[in-house]
Amino acid sequence: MARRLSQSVPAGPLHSVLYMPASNRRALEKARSLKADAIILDLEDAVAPAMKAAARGAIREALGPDGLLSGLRVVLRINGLDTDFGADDVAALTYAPRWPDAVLVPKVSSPDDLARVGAAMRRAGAPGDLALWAMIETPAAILNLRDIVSAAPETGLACLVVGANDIAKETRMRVSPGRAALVPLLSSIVVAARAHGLAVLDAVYNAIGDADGFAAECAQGRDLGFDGKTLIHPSQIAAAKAAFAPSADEIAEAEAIVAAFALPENARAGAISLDGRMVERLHLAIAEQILESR
Ligand SMILES: CC(C)(COP(=O)(O)OP(=O)(O)OC[C@H]1O[C@@H](n2cnc3c(N)ncnc32)[C@H](O)[C@@H]1OP(=O)(O)O)[C@@H](O)C(=O)NCCC(=O)NCCSC(=O)C[C@H](O)C(=O)O
Ligand SMILES: [Mg+2]
Repeated sequence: MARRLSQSVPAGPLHSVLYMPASNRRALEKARSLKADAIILDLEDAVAPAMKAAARGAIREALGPDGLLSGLRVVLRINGLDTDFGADDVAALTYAPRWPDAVLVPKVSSPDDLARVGAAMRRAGAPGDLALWAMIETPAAILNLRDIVSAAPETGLACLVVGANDIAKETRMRVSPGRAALVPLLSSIVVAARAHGLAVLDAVYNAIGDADGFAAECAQGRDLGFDGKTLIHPSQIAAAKAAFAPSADEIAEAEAIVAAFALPENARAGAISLDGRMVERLHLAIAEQILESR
């Protein structure tokens, strides 16, 4: 029976979340040295059909106690259960030495898609509280966002991940610099996630060699409210961390707000004046979020 990931694997920010094709041994070998906040081990689009079986074997090996991914936060992206590969992906986990921290379900269209994966996982021996992450990348998912996030307590949904490549394919939207066409959808996805306390990750940036474009898109994602960005190449990790982690100034300001509300004279205050501006308890909550996201 597969065992769950050790509780000692640290939780923490999701500023930089790197996809790795499970079939790419060289990538897996580098995983521990890269210091991404989490790894998405991909069995779906980055793995050719002829390589799926070998990739499942590599996952079982990599998840072992001395495996290439031991000690890392690992999310496994399976193929959809409506494909030729999804059922075998789930079955492969039955024989894995441990469960990943979460399973990422591609091309989710409704809460039922997540419920079906959860049920299949439990039949394969997964713990009842195994977290599911959902790719939001189809027009149906956008239309059904409210239902998908509302059902999170039942389905175990913990995080939404934007799939801009599939959104572009399905909608015929053109994703240009600045992502003008995509921004309304991005905002909807962030709002849906926040309404139900879920994490939410921005889409990948395909132009690996364009560091300036990537930095601009990270800044945009941060301003839209995302927790972090999904990545396709190690060269993107540092810039994503720099964009999504709070700056030194933001940390100093947050610490000042927390310290001010901790003063005995402010114990009953709803709003105080700090450095010439009004600060309310909602700003204290924001400050605490900032300090937690370091
Ligand atoms: C895009 C790549 C195929 C490019 O690979 P490569 O040509 O090998 O790049 P480099 O030569 O620049 O690589 C330099 C070294 O870095 C390692 N490397 C590269 N990518 C990764 C990675 N993702 N993780 C770990 N290590 C990586 C190389 O092995 C080189 O190492 P070394 O030999 O020591 O020098 C490749 O980057 C890649 O496969 N990226 C991930 C692709 C992927 O997973 N795609 C699926 C997710 S994207 C998506 O579909 C999102 C969503 O669904 C949507 O719809 O939008
Ligand atoms: Mg996709």
